[in-house]
Amino acid sequence: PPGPRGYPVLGNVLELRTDTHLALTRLSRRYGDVMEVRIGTRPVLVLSGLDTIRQALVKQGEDFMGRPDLYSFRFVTDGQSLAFSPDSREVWKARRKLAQSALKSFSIAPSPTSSCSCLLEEHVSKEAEYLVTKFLQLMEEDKRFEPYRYLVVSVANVICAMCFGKRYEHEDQELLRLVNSTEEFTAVTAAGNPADFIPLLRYLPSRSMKLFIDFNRYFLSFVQKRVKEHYETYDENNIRDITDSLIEQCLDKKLGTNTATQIPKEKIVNLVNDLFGAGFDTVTTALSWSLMYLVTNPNIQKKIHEELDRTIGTTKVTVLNGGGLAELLQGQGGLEEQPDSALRMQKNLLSIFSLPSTTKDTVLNGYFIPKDRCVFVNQWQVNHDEKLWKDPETFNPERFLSADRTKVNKEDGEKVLVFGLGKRRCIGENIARWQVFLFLATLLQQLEFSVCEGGSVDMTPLYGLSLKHKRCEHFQVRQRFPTKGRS
Ligand code: HEM
Repeated sequence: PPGPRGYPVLGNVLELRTDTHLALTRLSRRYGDVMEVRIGTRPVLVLSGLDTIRQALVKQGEDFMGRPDLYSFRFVTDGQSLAFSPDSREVWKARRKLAQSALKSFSIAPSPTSSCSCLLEEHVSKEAEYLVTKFLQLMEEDKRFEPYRYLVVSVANVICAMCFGKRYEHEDQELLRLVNSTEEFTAVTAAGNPADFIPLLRYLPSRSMKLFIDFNRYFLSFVQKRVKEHYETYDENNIRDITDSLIEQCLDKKLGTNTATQIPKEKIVNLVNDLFGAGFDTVTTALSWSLMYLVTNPNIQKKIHEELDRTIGTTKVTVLNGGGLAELLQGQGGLEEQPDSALRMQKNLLSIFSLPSTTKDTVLNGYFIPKDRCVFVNQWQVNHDEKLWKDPETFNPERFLSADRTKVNKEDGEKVLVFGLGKRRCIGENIARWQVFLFLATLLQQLEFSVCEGGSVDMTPLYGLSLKHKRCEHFQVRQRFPTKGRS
């Protein structure tokens, strides 16, 4: 494939060093949807354009279902991660299936409380109500607040409840240390981290790499502790959460006699680590961006309030009520399709690349691609492609609605790339969608968000595995109606 000439040892690293997604988008305009760059001495295939990406990840999915063996990935879950390890064969397949089924059971299972229709709804409702109370309390005390630090604990609590059957206090130091250092993780695992491609850099002292390794160790030890507690209290007649369900699978050897697909005891912790790790930073980032968009676009917030008032009113937000909302949520294709949530406003500020590798020699759009080629799939480019989107930079949630505003424009939703595509597509997609919907709908039903006088909001995305924003200390809320008496 064509691509820019680079320097002998550095390759194209200098031009890709910052805001890699933007640099690659610019280059793809010149070299096309299938392009090759070099980072250090390593060639990297860069895919852009929705059709080309669909061709590779869906139509030729088997060829593009690997993961590159990157240096930084070796430190995630002790190199045994479902998401980051280079394995794409039987063991990965069996574990992915297991993780998917455990996630599903502990989100759609009926809730023991009659007021919620499923476990996920119960966990999110509890946390969202907590946030409403907390934000109002912060307003009384300080007249302003920074929402991210509360959102992240609440979202982490949802996945903790599913994985460990446990909710943490918002002041819990162990959890706070974990959720507040994810920046180190996303910075190093971002596409184009030079230490992944230039071996010499691994031997030079690097503060970010050290923080990254420490973070992964701490994360794993946090999960290990919970898994150990579960083994000690495990009761086959009372499967409490995802960890128990994975222990059950492991003890029963339900996966058959093929040893490749059996899950050894010590690997349970890796699977839980993956689900827990993937499950809170992404969703928090989505929610947090949504609030940023809402305060900078009060007219859109007003429309969402009106829609919520018309459809849900003051009744409790659930996965079933919502009148037209729930109906519209069925069969959605992209996050933005949730007409009631602010998510449709974002065009992939969340995950900018997916990072597969080729599993065999293959041909894409007429170009030969060898086995084990590291691939950057530029999701950001698709979500900002002028050929696909009118005014791609404009924040316009209504672009995802049909002309009469009663239905979701499914075709446009399917053009959004957020969760990857094909064999490696995110396994938490449905859970993430529902979480974001339930959190936002509950918050917006009761609160109006704004920025305090003289306060500012910096929407500049910070490059990493997902694009984050600088935290904003100037949030305010106003209660829309008293919660007492809500049916
Ligand atoms: C808004 C939230 C989320 C976003 C934007 C997101 C995005 C992604 C992306 C882009 C991938 C890589 C796909 C590829 O390589 O083609 C991925 C993989 C993955 N996600 Fe998510 N995700 C989200 C939430 C979640 C949640 C809630 C969970 C689980 C609780 C989860 C679990 C995973 C796992 C385990 C993988 C690895 C799959 C594999 O390699 O086989 N994600 N996600």
